[in-house]
Amino acid sequence: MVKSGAGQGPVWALGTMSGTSLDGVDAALLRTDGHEVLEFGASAYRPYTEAERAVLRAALGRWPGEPGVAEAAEVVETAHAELLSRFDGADLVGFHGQTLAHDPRGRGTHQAGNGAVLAAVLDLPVVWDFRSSDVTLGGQGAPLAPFYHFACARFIGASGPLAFLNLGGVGNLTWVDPALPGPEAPGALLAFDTGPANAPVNDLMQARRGGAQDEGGALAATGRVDAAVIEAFLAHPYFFKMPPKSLDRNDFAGLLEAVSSLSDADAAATLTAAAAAAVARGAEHFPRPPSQILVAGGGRHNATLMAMLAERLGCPVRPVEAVGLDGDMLEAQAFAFLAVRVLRGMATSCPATTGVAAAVGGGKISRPDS
Ligand SMILES: Nc1ncnc2c1ncn2[C@@H]1O[C@H](COP(=O)(O)OP(=O)(O)OP(=O)(O)O)[C@@H](O)[C@H]1O
Ligand SMILES: CC(=O)N[C@H]1[C@@H]2OC[C@@H](O2)[C@@H](O)[C@@H]1O[C@H](C)C(=O)O
Repeated sequence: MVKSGAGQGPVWALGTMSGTSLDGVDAALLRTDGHEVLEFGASAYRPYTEAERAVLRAALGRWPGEPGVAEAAEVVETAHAELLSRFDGADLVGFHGQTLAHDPRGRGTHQAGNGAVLAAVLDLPVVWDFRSSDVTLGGQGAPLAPFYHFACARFIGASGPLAFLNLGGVGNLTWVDPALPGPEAPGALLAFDTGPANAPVNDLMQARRGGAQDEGGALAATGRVDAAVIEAFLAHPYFFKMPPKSLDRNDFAGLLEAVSSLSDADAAATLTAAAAAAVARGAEHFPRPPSQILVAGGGRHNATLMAMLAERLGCPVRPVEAVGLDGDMLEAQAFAFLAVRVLRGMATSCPATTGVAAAVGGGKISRPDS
């Protein structure tokens, strides 16, 4: 039966992402056989309400069973059920959930939301909990988009190395050589979180201006970067770890404190420069220079951040739209792609993407009737 998605041919997978910036849920349909990107389908976004966001914020950093976590999971499940029930034609769902805590070498990784609940509501197989088995096998459990980036590099017809940069709350970079036979081939990928991206600027705007973000990077554009803050930031031990490596949203919580004596504009400029500096530091790990860096995630709308990146990186830095991809939906599509791979017993991460001991397929599968 096509609905199980368990054959080998192409299926329509509906992927979701509820990212670290807690703004809302993205969902996108993708037609794939788990190897290739074949066609993009409809996509949609459902913002969290202020009340929902408050519930999620209150549960950040918490683990299953701790106060507020059940409420957060219910918010996540309700928002996803509402959004996903608007779609027709999906054969399966890839449900990322909302990361509340991430401590791969400690307590593990925690994405709120139960896929079994969604499977029953949507009457579809749901693949979820993508990160846990990678962590159990010694990996970082993140980033997981790199296997999809490999497929995207092939889809856009790239023949040599390029990189994908996601600028969400946290930033992550994937260096790809699409000439190699597949994502697990040694040398095909190198991926890691770069550092904080938009989260500190958002937190600053919220604290000082009562706004959610620095629209277009307008405030940062009028400020002066404090070089001493950037230097101290780059001394953080994270930048001396070899990749693969991953971050929790709050791992750089002290950064906001470091700009507390600066004016609003100088603080915004400095935090934006920190995000760019973290990416540039990350790019030093690239095995070979990429022909271009393609940027997805909300940070690509921040002109000041994009200009700072272009200045620091020695190659063109362009939004993924420049090659016909959708920078708002790339992560949701990634979890559609990974869901098909999980259902078919294919790997979703490998030593070069998460540091896992060997290529591994993560994810639980919940079926509507189980
Ligand atoms: N027009 C804009 N101007 C400035 N910044 C923007 C703009 N649009 C989005 N952003 C930034 O991008 C963020 C959202 O990015 P995105 O949706 O990619 O994050 P996420 O998926 O939640 O995070 P992650 O990828 O870390 O899980 C916003 O919180 C904001 O900081
Ligand atoms: C633990 C977790 O949820 N990490 C997210 C987060 O948001 C960006 C960055 O940090 C990345 O590591 C990851 O998400 C993307 C989608 C990934 O796994 O590729």
